[in-house]
Amino acid sequence: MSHLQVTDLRVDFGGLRAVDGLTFGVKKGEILCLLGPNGAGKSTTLDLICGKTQPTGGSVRFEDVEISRMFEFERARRGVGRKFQVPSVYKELTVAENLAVAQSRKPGIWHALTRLSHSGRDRFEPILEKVGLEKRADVVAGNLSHGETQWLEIAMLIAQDSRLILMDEPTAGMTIQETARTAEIFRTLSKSHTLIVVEHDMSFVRTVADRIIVMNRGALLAEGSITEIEANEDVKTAYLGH
Ligand SMILES: Nc1ncnc2c1ncn2[C@@H]1O[C@H](COP(=O)(O)OP(=O)(O)OP(=O)(O)O)[C@@H](O)[C@H]1O
Repeated sequence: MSHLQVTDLRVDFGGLRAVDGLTFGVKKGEILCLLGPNGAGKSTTLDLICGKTQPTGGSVRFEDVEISRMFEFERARRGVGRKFQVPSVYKELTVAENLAVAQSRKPGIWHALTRLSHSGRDRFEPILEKVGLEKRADVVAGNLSHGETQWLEIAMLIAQDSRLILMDEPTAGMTIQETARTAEIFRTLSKSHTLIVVEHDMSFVRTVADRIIVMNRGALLAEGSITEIEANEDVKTAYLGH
């Protein structure tokens, strides 16, 4: 059974159908990479899954519940997490404090911080290990490197119990070393989480993807392994713009 099932998903922006009858499933623990030329509808697809954009039609089922008409915050509470390109960490707070804020179900960051006793901090150890930040718990987030900031944001999604994590170009702006480390983190993460990743860096996609979906003009163009996708004539044509 699919962890997430998207069926005949559509959205119109005025006269433009940005996503057009998209159907695909993602299994639990799978890393699905979403590829396609500029304007193909990849980011909009993530928006439709997390609820940032409401669909014109079609279905999104997560853990066997229809979520496509829910608000974004309701989907987040149900375990759909979205990492945006611009990180939303609190720069003045430490790594551990950021996780406390993310984990807190009550509104307001001060409530979360007053509960952050030293022993309370230990509960974040397994999460920080997942993203390789276990030695950085007390570092102020503003002092983290670009890569570490991205990993902290992933840790925050884990802390708020996201089980499906959607990411838009997670390696953008990273060094080669940070990109390689991110690939390792994703492989570890996929033991417990399902990932959908929009990414242009093909060597990264080759390292992490269990399966690939290629979109073109809002629709699904091809689906398969990296070898299948690279040999696909329709994909080559779409990228060359013929
Ligand atoms: N809120 C919006 N209102 C109107 N048009 C939009 C909106 N969001 C996206 N679009 C349009 O929908 C189409 C798909 O955009 P989208 O950003 O999903 O593509 P993409 O595949 O992520 O492209 P890129 O690789 O360049 O980020 C584009 O033509 C874009 O201009």
